[in-house]
Amino acid sequence: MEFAYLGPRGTFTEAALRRLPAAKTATAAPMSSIFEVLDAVRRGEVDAGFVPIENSQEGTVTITVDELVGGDPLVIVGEVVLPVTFVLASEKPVAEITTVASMPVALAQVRKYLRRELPNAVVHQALSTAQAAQRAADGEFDAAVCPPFAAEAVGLPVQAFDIGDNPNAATRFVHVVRPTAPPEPTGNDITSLVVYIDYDRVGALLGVLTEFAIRGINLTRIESRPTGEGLGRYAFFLDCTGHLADARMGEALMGLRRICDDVRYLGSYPRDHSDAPVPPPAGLSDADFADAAAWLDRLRGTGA
Ligand SMILES: O=C(O)C(=O)Cc1ccccc1
Repeated sequence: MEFAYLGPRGTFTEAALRRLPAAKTATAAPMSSIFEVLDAVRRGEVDAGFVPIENSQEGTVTITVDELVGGDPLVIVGEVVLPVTFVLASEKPVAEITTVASMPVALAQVRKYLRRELPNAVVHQALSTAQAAQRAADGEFDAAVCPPFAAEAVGLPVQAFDIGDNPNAATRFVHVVRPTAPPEPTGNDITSLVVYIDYDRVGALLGVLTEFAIRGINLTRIESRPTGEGLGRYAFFLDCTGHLADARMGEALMGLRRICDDVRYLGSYPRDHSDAPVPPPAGLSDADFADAAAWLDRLRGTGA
């Protein structure tokens, strides 16, 4: 089993991949961008890919979501949530730094630090934090914003530790593969979907949300992404609790299929979250659904 991941060595993605049970015995191939990781999976060059999708400070990693929303279908079969801390790595003391580089997702999480400590530094974008560290070590930039282990990997001294604006910052990473059946339900799963609705129909989005609400399915994330067809043309990326194999999820998906222009299933996978699932509201538990189905069978004379 070979995993492509956002490299080079020393990225947060690599650290998160080490926590993914499915990657325990896998070989890991670093790629230089998220796009290359997903492309390698699509082309069958590797079995699986591992990329960041969302962080607690800035929200969506748009390249990942846009690749999943469009392009040849891929599905998510696993996730890892990793707490992240950033350092400023440089040969120079902070007062002498005039250029600093990192991945946009990382730069967004140290905005206050950069404004306060390096207000005049020119900020450059890199494809990953570890790539920024490598380029800083090569002398292309004075400094990199990166994980402590990326600085260590390229031998750059750390000038400031814990420079993130939010001490509770965490990033979510996903394990993606070419379309396949989902892993078995665990009782604490997420299902990801993209729905395409009629932009000009009043209440179209409410209709989507209703399909979940009436079945006691909790949404953990909803994100609109442009379809590229023009202003105001958006698809909705949804994460909801539950598994494709659950009766209520099946019914919600059938409901969406009936009312949406298109629905793209992006996978059901175990949630990497220590909290127990949100309990369903009164009348919407599994037992309530089973009781209602049995009642209907009795009415129809088809039940026991
Ligand atoms: O560039 C990295 O190290 C990554 O793995 C992407 C990333 C960047 C910032 C926070 C979390 C993940």
